[in-house]
Amino acid sequence: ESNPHLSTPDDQIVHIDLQKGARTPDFAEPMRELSHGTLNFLHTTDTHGWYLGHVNQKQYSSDWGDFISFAEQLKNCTAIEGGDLLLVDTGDRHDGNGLSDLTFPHGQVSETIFMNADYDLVTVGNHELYEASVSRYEYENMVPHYGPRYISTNVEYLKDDNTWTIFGNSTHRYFQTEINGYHVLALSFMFDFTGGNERVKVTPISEMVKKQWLSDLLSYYSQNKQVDILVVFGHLPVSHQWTEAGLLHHYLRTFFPDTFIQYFGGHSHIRDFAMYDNRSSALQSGRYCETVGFLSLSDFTSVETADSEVHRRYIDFNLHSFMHHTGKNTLSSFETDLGSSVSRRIASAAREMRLSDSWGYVPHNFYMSAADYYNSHDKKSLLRFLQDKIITQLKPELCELKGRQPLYKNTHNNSRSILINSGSIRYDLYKGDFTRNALFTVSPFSNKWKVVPNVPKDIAAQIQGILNAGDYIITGASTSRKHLPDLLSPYQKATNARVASAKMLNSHLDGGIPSMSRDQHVLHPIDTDKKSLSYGYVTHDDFGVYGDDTIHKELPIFRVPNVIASFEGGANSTRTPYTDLVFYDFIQDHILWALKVACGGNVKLYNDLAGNVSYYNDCSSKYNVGHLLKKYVQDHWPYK
Ligand SMILES: Nc1ccn([C@@H]2O[C@H](COP(=O)(O)O)[C@@H](O)[C@H]2O)c(=O)n1
Repeated sequence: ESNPHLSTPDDQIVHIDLQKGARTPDFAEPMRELSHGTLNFLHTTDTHGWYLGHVNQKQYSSDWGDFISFAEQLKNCTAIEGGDLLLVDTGDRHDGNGLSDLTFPHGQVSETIFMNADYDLVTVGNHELYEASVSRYEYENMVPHYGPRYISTNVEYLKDDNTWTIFGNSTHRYFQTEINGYHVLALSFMFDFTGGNERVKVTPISEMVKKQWLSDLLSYYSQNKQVDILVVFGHLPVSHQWTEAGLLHHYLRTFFPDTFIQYFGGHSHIRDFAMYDNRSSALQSGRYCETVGFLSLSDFTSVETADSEVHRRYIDFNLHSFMHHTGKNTLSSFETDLGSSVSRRIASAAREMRLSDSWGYVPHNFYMSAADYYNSHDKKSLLRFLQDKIITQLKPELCELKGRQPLYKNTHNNSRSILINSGSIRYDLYKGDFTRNALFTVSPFSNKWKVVPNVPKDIAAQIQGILNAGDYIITGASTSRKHLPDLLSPYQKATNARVASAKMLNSHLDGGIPSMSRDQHVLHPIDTDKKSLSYGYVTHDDFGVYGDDTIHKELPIFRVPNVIASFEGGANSTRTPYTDLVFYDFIQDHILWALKVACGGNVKLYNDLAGNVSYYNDCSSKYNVGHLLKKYVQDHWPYK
């Protein structure tokens, strides 16, 4: 059903509340409905500071103020039908957007925007743990703001008095819902994250299950208290492949054999839904304010009654979805006072940070995994574009080390190969204005550049191949590589796993899509013409393929390499037979490992090369991938 008051793209009523330059969603897009239960949840995760919305993508163009209005309105709708609505967030609230990353510490402004949302359960993600300044800000501001609603079961924080405390108000929350009085016991677990700063500590789930205090706590609640539902939320993927989730579920079932367990996850940035047994389900709600997850339950409190009813929806983050699901067809009836004041607050923060300043116009979309890096003719491959046109602009320069280290000079006319981990690339580059914000959305990391000079060409030519050769490289089968950081982001790993499983299924099923879902048994209510659909999420999960609220055409997906590498100057006969190997310092250990493999038994050669590593360019705020992109846009795609 389309919205009569908002059906034209130029409708001023809509424009006033979207952020500067934001595109109006398509109010005619076909939609699947929400089905309310007696206990309902809205879930966000991995927002990474995208509270401004995606201004040049109409599908995700709502801002955080619209989300707040949506949550308030939906709470009213579910209440009218006698249902509770709980709001849950599972962490990673900065790194990846100008709004969060232009302040010190990251999140100083964006967190105050996030905090307007009335969450019932909030926890910490790994991006709250990288920098000590960010962890302190989170612990001192977000934790007291949410009080008993901010919990963590396996993350700790080192206070100024040198004592460790839980990163949150408590290890758990026990409470009753407002309308139906359900007794909820909530716990929160993060994945086994080892890259935190000195003030934080994550105890892996494999260790948590041996802790006496946790087993005492669970025994106490299971034996002495009414627990209608266990809600386990945290920065941990819900996928069956993620072994920590299975271990945790197995452990919790020893205390609560029949209680319904509802999980909410995050970290791998995907939409996902899993059933671990017939009295549990798990929802993961994407990333970057593209998705709000909705989950409803009915008949879940007693094992004796008929099967519990579980329903999930992945809601696109735009006004069409938000207004449709709350039955509103004018903006004035949809927006709440709080929602619209938060939208205004975001607009003024964005103005102050000059986030919409722009340097040129991107002519078409570039995709990370929806285009094929391995096809040199695929002009839409972001990774190939970055490899061939962007990182090649790098020049040696010293900032912090200026005067303390000689600037690297290619005196012998060596060729050059530059490598970056594709995990450092976080988002597609969309057609439209290239704004200050895009500097952070494509690649937010302030990594520096290093060089191994004078690598024999035949050795240098092997490095990318070695690093891209197989998963063993990133999962660390050899003991010396166990604690190396991943070259791929968790999202890219999930993408590659999907590509691999699709290939496997295709080989078994002769190209057919498997019919494995419960959704297959539900008659699809909307007769859709594929040609008129827009591209977007078509999620495959344990319930099938009809979980997304908006009916989209699926974008293709392609395998993402661990590293991309430029190569300049190989053919010129005046050059030396040596290559300068330049790379992000984040992947130095990988590069040295690959170099060792390429040198084979020539230990002396490896030692000589590894002994010569130095900084090539330490000006991260001028020369990271985001800034190199800006330079390219200024030179090649300026406004006419
Ligand atoms: N300085 C950094 C830090 C991280 N990365 C990449 O991000 C991945 C971590 O993903 P999260 O979703 O947990 O943030 C990591 O594996 C690296 O690939 C980076 O490139 N530079």
